[in-house]
Amino acid sequence: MHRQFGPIVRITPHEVHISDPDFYATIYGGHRDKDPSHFARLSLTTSSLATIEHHLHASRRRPISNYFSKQSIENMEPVITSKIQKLSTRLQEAHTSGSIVPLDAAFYALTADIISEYCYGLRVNYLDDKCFNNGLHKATKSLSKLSHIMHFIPCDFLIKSMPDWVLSLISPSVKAVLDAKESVRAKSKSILCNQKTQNLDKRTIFYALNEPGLPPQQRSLEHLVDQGSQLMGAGVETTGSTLKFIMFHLLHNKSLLVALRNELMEESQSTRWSDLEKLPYLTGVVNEGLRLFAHHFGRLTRSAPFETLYYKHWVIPAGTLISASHYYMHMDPQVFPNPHKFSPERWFDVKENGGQQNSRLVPFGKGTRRCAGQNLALAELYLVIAGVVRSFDFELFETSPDDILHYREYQIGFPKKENDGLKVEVTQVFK
Ligand code: HEM
Repeated sequence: MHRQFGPIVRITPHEVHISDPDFYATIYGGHRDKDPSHFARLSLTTSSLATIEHHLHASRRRPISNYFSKQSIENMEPVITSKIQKLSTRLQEAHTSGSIVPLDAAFYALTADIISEYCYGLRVNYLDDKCFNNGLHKATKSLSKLSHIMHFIPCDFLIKSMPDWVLSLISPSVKAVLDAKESVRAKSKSILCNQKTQNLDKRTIFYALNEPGLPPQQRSLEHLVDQGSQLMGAGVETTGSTLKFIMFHLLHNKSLLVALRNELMEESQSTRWSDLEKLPYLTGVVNEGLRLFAHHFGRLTRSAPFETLYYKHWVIPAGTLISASHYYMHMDPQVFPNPHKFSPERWFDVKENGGQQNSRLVPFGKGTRRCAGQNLALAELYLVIAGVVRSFDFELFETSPDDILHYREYQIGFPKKENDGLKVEVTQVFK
């Protein structure tokens, strides 16, 4: 439609879509509300992600932002490192026994173990499971598969009022989502019933969400469940999939893996995120993973409720829904020549180009609604990729690009057919 009609298209009676990277910051900056149909879609009504109105969002978001600040994430690095250590032990065992590893399931187990321990002090130990089975990943995948239906049919109220056995009959995937939410509810309830705020473990999200300065409605059970469930949902699939995608590319084109390993062996022995971030090749690898894979497929619709926006000679009245897909930002051939290629080197000359690539890389969104878990995600990507590539060599096992690359969209991307994901043989362990 953009090719036919130009950079601004009215894609629904109520929404315009603008494909112009220079206008992206205007759409997502400033005081912006969300599309009210998010309420129906998410079934997490009081979470910051589903909050429509800007000011209410700001007050719900504040405690989470502090909790996921760069400083807080650097302080919790030992949690991430201990899970990477556990993953390494499993990979060493697979090398000894010669068994095939479902590496993507291992990454989802790792991200689920990290977010559960960081937010709740819970050791769910999915990394200990023989096949890395993981209820949180199953629930997130199920929820996204329902996203198109829930966009048009606000079924949150219906779902909440149905008995569990009816739900299991209608849709096992809805049941998986509710089970995950129920475990967050049970934990939230026990905390609210049994502990005073001053006794809460200061490292968990409950402490952040129970700050005495917060309005009472923000310290209700419902709110704790919605905020907690969104973190558990958002913290597993996104980073796990990006890790899967990056590792696939490194193994599909092993010259990339060798270049990265050389940098990791020769330039730095550090295992700190703050040091790893300075490595150019590793940064190129992470950025390419985020650029090519981690772009949100939904439109992330916004509106400026009290402000008229102007795009070229078009006037966009206050309250109009407006969106811009990340895909166009990340695939612009002017900024990213040969955009489909996974090319870490394209990030080497960012400074000479005036940082243009950086300003076009928006996997976490922009503005006040951008990803709250960005620092956690980046720390995980740097630490896991460095840890795994330094210590192991792999060969792909019966895994083709079709098994990994996005083909279908349910808010997040899915491959062409359901498949067993990224399978690898561990061929070497480096001491
Ligand atoms: C590669 C990994 C990740 C990507 C690409 C990603 C991307 C995004 C994007 C694009 C949004 C904005 C959604 C919107 O505008 O409606 C978002 C929101 C959010 N993300 Fe992430 N995310 C990632 C990892 C994480 C992690 C690890 C967490 C940890 C808890 C997390 C927590 C959240 C939360 C809580 C929000 C809602 C923020 C708000 O509305 O205030 N994300 N994420």
